[in-house]
Amino acid sequence: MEHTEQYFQEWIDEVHVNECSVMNHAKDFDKPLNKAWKSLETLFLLKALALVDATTLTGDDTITNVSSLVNKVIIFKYYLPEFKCDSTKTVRVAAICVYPSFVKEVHLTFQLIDDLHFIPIAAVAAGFPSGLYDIDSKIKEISFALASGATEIDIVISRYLVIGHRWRELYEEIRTLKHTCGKAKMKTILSVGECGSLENIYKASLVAMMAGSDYIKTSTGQEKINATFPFGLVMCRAINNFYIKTNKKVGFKPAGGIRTANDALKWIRLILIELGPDWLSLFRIGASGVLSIVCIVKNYENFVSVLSSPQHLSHK
Ligand SMILES: O=C[C@H](O)COP(=O)(O)O
Repeated sequence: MEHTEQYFQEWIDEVHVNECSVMNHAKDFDKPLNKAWKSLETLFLLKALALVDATTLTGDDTITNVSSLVNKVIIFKYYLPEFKCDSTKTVRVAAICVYPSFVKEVHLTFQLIDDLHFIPIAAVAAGFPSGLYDIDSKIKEISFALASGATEIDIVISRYLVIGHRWRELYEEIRTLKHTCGKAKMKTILSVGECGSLENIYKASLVAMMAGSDYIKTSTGQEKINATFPFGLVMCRAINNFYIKTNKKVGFKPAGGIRTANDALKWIRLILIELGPDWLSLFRIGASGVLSIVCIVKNYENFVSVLSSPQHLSHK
């Protein structure tokens, strides 16, 4: 961290983003997947499913719909091993992501089921989705989520610090929250649709990484603009820059509006091109509700027969 302290301002000051160039380059990532991808789609689709943080984060969440999400995670665990491509391997989502109030319930359910107790439980915190709460409140919220059984925390930042270029204060805020998270993985949501410019997004990404974030995440899913390829490209470039400077690999989580298999695979393609295959172990896809995950699977022919067989329909 001393390294970061020494170079903090220098690293921020040297950032210059050419918006036109980013917008042009980002178009490439929205292009249809080519034949090489099609031939590997089953493999990548299974990978995509295993990268999803299955999420429900709406104001009308109840124990019932959170339990329903948990049950869908269980279903995936039990029918995916039946895929002909590998009859023994279990494929599960990367984590389940809920509001702090529901962590205890999910934790208790997972404890009762042998194969599920190792699935990470992520809680959004720090005043999700606006981030407009004082630091003491944010600390309490994280502590409550951890005490309830959360093993990962998705914090949101105070966007006014980014818009006002108050980088040092942003750093201190994230550092404090990282300290509160202890050993739990911390994903820092930048809410990029509210950061004002691509340059701000790059700088906020750097600050979040300098402050110790394990992942940087695009959005809460509740901003007007959420995960887009220009935002993703800038964040990946910042991650790569940070790696070159510090030798530390920070993860990336696009979230917000990712609904289909194609969406998920295009984000995987961006990671492979911009950061390389090693980064897939540090990559998550935030998708709300199980419907998004079902869409990811359902969009592909190979999977439709599995999903539409009567024994699987009875689970839905
Ligand atoms: O953290 C994940 C986001 O809430 C997911 O956004 P979404 O609801 O658009 O899938």
